[in-house]
Amino acid sequence: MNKIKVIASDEEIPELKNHFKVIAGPGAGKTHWLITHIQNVLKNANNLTSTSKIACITYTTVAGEEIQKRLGSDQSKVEVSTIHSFLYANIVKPYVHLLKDEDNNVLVNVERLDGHDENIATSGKIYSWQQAAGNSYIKDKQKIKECLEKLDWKIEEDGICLKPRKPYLSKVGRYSIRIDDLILYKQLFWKEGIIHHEDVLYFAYKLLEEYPMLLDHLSSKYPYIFLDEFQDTSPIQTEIIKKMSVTGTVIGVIGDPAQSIYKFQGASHQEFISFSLPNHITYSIEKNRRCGSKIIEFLNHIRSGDELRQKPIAGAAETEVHFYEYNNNTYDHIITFHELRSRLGLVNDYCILARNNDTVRQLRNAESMDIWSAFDEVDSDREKFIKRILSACKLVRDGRQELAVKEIIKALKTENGGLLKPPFQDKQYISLMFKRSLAVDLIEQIGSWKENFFDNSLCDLYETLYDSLKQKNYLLKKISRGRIKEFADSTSIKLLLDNLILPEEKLSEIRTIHKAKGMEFESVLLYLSSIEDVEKLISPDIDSEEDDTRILYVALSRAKTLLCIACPSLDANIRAELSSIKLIPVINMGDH
Ligand SMILES: Nc1ncnc2c1ncn2[C@@H]1O[C@H](COP(=O)(O)OP(=O)(O)OP(=O)(O)O)[C@@H](O)[C@H]1O
Repeated sequence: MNKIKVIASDEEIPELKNHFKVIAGPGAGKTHWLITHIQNVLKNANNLTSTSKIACITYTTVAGEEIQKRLGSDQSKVEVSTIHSFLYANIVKPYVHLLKDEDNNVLVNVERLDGHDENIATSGKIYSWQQAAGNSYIKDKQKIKECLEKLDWKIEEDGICLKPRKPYLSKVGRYSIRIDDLILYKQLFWKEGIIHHEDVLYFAYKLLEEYPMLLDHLSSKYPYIFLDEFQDTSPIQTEIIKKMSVTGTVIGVIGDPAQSIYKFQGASHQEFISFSLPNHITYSIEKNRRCGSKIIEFLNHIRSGDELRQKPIAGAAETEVHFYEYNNNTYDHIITFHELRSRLGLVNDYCILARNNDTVRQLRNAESMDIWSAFDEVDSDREKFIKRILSACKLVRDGRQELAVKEIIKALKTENGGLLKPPFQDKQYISLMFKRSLAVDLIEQIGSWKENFFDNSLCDLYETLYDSLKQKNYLLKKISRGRIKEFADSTSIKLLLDNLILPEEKLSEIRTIHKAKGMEFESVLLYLSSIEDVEKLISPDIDSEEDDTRILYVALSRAKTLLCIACPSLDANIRAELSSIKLIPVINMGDH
């Protein structure tokens, strides 16, 4: 094995002609390094001509746009795209007409070819395919659909072939779908000029195999190709990249094997570990610029068994990693998390992460059954009024004054004749113009609320608003007794504010781990729905063939300052084990 050179995330590497592999953990600043390296090549390489470019391959279009933006004026010499777009534009679109079927017919209807698209197995497509395959005796269309919509190209010993994503998908009742018939399904689309995302890789691979001179053309156009997030690359992509290296392109890959989480799409973390080219140099970046030092210590425990040991940067936050157990009420744990954030004075962005879509849905539902629903049940008019006021407060904090004014205008609800609705007292008229000026005054006041004001109760907030409105000759109904009084006394403004989700934030705060890849948040709550996942934190296997530990690792490494783990009920042994890996139990406010 070749030696690994440690580099810094803003360091230029001098060996421009060597293939390289950069191994860097979460928060290492991989994108930053990649941009520095591209600029370095643009400045110093002598084999870039007026007709050649650097290819920079990113995993998502969004990541590509970010790199393009940061490259600024250099972007005209760099082709930033996903591997699919790169291969489509350079190989598939211009040359796919060269590929023929067994009867020497063109494989794809190029006149109608326009980008790549999903292959939806409509009943018409299933019918045509069954006719072509001669298997109309298979009646369960739903099962057939499931199989046809989950087909992958795989590299096997005897070449590239089309297979169902999971072997069981080809079993339909007592029948089996013949693997050789699957291509007939693809051909139905190709005849219409529709090629699937994954077909792009297949066609590119086939074309480069059958017409090797295309590789020379590709390499002279792109003397350098750099691939970000290479841990999630599929074997076909790796093969294509290796082919390009033979014809002279310098290949640079960057990624983190411990964050390889796309096995279901054919990626394998082993692929990145064993990726090697003649005379390639391996670098590693050890710093983690994102996470606090205790989080990094915990992350290093999770990736023990792997060579990379991350180091914090000077001045990194030192917040402990926390855990707590939730009962059946999923909302309770969200409250515990927010209470912890507020105890630690963390007011910036947060994210709640779960393994799968079902859990995310369950958590989102729980969140809508939150403190606001309880408020609504007790007093719906006041709930609507306060929600608008606090939404305006959030908007003011985000510097979106004009939207905040609009929220307040909505809080001052009137009937047709201009009479204010509850919680205002009856028979008070307000003109449209005055509504706006009152809203502007209130916004000014809201903007002056200090952080400690939010520790007060809802009752105090209501009183404050009562007084300000009274000065303008508008009267709210007083809160004096009953359930609303009890609720308003016992609920903090902070709790309401923390649980207030503006419409545009709604989907963003609770998400699957896969959707949080590459992102970072001040606070992260990882919601574990099984004891097995808790056990994976205690005895992690980062090198496992399955992605489970790595998926948890990706979630844990999104946190900058606060990392918190919500677990199902644990027994004393597991609790002790969590303590032994330095996880700190959260003591509920109510338990003090
Ligand atoms: N050279 C640098 N100087 C200062 N800050 C940096 C530098 N490189 C990265 N950062 C900051 O460090 C943080 C982590 O960087 P980034 O998100 O690029 O990490 P990453 O390696 O892509 O991590 P991940 O694998 O988790 O996606 C970001 O907040 C980024 O702005």
